[in-house]
Amino acid sequence: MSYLALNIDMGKRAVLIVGGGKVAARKLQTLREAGAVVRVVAPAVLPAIREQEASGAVTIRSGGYETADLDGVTLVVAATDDPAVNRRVALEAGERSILVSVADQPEAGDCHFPAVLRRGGLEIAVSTGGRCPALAAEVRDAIAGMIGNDYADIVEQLAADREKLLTEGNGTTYNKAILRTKARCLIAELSAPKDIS
Ligand SMILES: C[C@@]1(CC(=O)O)c2cc3[nH]c(cc4nc(cc5[nH]c(cc(n2)[C@H]1CCC(=O)O)[C@@](C)(CC(=O)O)[C@@H]5CCC(=O)O)C(CC(=O)O)=C4CCC(=O)O)c(CCC(=O)O)c3CC(=O)O
Ligand SMILES: NC(=O)C1=CN([C@@H]2O[C@H](COP(=O)(O)OP(=O)(O)OC[C@H]3O[C@@H](n4cnc5c(N)ncnc54)[C@H](O)[C@@H]3O)[C@@H](O)[C@H]2O)C=CC1
Repeated sequence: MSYLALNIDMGKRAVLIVGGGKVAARKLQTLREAGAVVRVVAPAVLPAIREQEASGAVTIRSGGYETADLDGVTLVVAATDDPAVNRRVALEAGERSILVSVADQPEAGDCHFPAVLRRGGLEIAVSTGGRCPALAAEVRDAIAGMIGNDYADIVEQLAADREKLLTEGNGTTYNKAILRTKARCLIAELSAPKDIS
């Protein structure tokens, strides 16, 4: 079985993070970048998390996980250092059809976080399906050396071209040929040796 790679608009959706340590802080960062409204519940929370309460996009409840913390959430991340608590979160989320990602027992959950590279509107997500997250991060970093910031400009340029083509009402076959060719040329230009004379 392979996982579904799907980009979800999390804007305004409620997400619960159970735990307030290093892993929770990393997932919080990712979720906030995606616009999610995040609740954190933990007896002890790192300052890096606490500081974000002022933004209004993060609320924190100090204390141990309770079932009612799941009320109204779309996704829950179980990231405590207590495997029994993480298992309970996974079980109770599953019973309520809430998506759950479990930091220490990925197989107990139903989704996980890839390593992500962004260049403006371009996003590259790398996953090993939980087999070796360190490899996912290394592959992402290797790709970062090949895909520079110029790609952000390419996205903007091609998006503008595409908008024009769509407005003109050209057919999909025509648009595909134009845009694929132009994308290929712009990529080739980036990798062509620069004339420095
Ligand atoms: C299944 C998954 C669930 C999830 O968390 O979503 C998961 C699970 C686990 N990670 C563990 C450990 C480490 N995780 C990292 C790093 C990252 N982990 C991420 C994702 C995922 N980690 C999901 C699968 C993604 C995939 O496979 O593609 C990344 C890509 C994205 C992110 O976290 O946002 C992020 C890159 C950070 C970046 O951007 O640089 C490193 C390396 C490092 O920190 O440099 C280590 C130490 C080395 C090692 O152990 O491999 C452990 C063992 C814990 C223990 O030892 O107790 C488990 C539990 C288990 O495997 O059972
Ligand atoms: N998925 C991933 O990317 C990674 C996962 N891990 C695993 O993630 C887990 C957490 O790691 P760290 O953040 O480094 O741990 P940590 O020790 O920094 O933080 C643990 C947090 O869990 C909280 N907690 C404990 N009991 C709780 C309860 N009943 N309810 C709510 N919160 C509770 C603590 O107060 C603390 O904030 C560990 O099991 C670790 O093995 C570790 C590295 C990477």
